[in-house]
Amino acid sequence: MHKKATLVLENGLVFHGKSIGINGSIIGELVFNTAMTGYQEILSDPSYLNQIITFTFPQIGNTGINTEDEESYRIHASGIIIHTLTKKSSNYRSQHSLKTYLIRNNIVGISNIDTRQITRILRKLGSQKGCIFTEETESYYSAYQKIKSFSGLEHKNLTTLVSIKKDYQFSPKKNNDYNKNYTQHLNIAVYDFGIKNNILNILHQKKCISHVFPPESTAEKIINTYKKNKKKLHGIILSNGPGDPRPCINILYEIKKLLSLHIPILGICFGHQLLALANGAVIKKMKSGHHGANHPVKNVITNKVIITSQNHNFTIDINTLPKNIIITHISLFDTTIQGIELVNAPAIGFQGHPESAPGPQDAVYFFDLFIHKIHHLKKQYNDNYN
Ligand SMILES: NC(=O)CC[C@H](N)C(=O)O
Repeated sequence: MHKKATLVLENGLVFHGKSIGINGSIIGELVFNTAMTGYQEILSDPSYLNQIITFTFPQIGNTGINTEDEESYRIHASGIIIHTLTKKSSNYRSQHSLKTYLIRNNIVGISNIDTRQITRILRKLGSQKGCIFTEETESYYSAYQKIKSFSGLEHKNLTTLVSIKKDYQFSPKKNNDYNKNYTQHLNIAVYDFGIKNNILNILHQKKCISHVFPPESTAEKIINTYKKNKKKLHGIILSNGPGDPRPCINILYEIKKLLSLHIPILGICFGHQLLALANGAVIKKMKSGHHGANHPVKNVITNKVIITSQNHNFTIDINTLPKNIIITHISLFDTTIQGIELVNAPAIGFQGHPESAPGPQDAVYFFDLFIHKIHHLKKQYNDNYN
């Protein structure tokens, strides 16, 4: 028997449903995600820290959970709101159910909610703070007080809460041919602001050896790590991550130093926002953000449209774009900026998720554009590999 659960929103609305996770009470900022599959990758994406995810797909849990699809070591979302929890999951890769996964990760969740209504509220009013609580763990009044005292996502640097503490060289779990056949590999320094595993997997597939660094790593620390090992640093990834990029003053300082060294940079989502900020752009919070796996994005140079995976609440303010930033891609949902390129440095950024986990793989080519920039520079300087 499922226990009762209650959802209280910032606007005072109350919804009653069933508990699908642990007993308890959580607060977070509500967002809606329209992906039809991939709930495991979404829940384990560290960028969802402090957010409660409303899944618009009516039945969640169909394909169960497996260890391979984890995008990080745990669920990072605060809570989950769904319409129907599948009674029995069915997939040859499934190892356990969504309910077991939520309980193992200490997550509070609620089902039997009209997620269409929640989505309409979020679309109309913008993101809402909310509280989910089970049975008697909270009263409406105390839930409401908690919501009022929750400061939300704005003006918070959350990177250190989800990232690694010490740098390491990545080696993929599944692949034991690591590095063996790569006569011409690229050495990539990856800033971990809350990175998704698939970014590192794709870099590996593209013959990159990734050294992953915590967010507080200085440009000197990164350069010296390569110098010490007598290796050339070919490029830098600025990863995805939770929270607001604007208060990340120290990180921005280091990015500026790296840009001045003309090392190719690819900024992904949070990293794309940091890249823009480091170049004088303004970042603002969106009304209800982009969260899904079917967002059309147009390359404004070639007019080609790709279908992309998205998860962000902040965006570059198009009205205050500095002259050295070119817009390369826009969202066809709301014309917000999706892709940028710098004119004075070999750097590009993508607001969506090129690693596509979950989602269509149309945007994976951003990794190729980045690698192309590296090769272009190498040619220019007649550089050797390694
Ligand atoms: N996925 C991400 O990297 C999210 C970036 C940022 N935290 C935002 O919400 O906009």
